[in-house]
Amino acid sequence: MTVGTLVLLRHGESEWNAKNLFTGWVDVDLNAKGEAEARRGGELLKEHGLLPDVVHTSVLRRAIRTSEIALHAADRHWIPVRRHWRLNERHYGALQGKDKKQTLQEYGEEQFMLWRRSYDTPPPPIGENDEFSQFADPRYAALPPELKPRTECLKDVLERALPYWYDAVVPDLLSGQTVLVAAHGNSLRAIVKHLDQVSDEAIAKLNIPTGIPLRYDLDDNLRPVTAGGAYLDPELAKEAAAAVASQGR
Ligand SMILES: O=C(O)[C@@H](CO)OP(=O)(O)O
Repeated sequence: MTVGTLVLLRHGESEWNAKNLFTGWVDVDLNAKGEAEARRGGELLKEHGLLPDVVHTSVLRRAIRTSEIALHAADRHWIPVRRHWRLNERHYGALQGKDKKQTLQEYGEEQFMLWRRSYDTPPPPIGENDEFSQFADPRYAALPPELKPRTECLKDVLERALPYWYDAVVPDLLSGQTVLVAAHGNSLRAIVKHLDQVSDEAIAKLNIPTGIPLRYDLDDNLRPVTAGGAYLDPELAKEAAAAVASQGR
């Protein structure tokens, strides 16, 4: 059996990434830099001959548009696409729409990092009628209320992402395809945690940069041949991941 290749791609910079605001499920668009990052991501795919056969995205604009721009640049705009809320960014609860720097100053380093990067401490829940709540958003209308998050920690994200991983992504990999998953910083951290079996403590230090494809070759047990996979631009990925880690400072 030849297992296909997995390519993870975090969306390009969004308008709220640039403003340093917690975003979560708020449907913010890419900014011009993010569009350029997505284009470069697609060029990298093409330069490396890593041509996706199928793409999976979240239902959020920044991931959808990143995949479209990248696939256009790689001449793979025509491949089948599937979208699912289970690939969405982590729901940031009451922090959605809040400034990261102000939050850090108000609550201090320890609480800020617990909310941002701990495996199992979710931020406070958001009110259903909050201006940054998605409770009434039509794209989630078919979801039973108990599945609609009011906040999520990374553990919650992993638990809701895994059913989609096994039901939709794994079958594509097992049929030998090159599978692009275009998603978000924290939903991709959850998938990486699962693939590389990263400990709950170590995952706090892992940051995923925007717009740089991360390639995973998998063995027959769907375990990475090389732990951590390989970024198509490793130097830039290192710099950009460090910038994500220091947000709010
Ligand atoms: O705001 C968010 O939704 C995420 C990703 O941009 O932020 P963080 O990296 O702080 O988890």
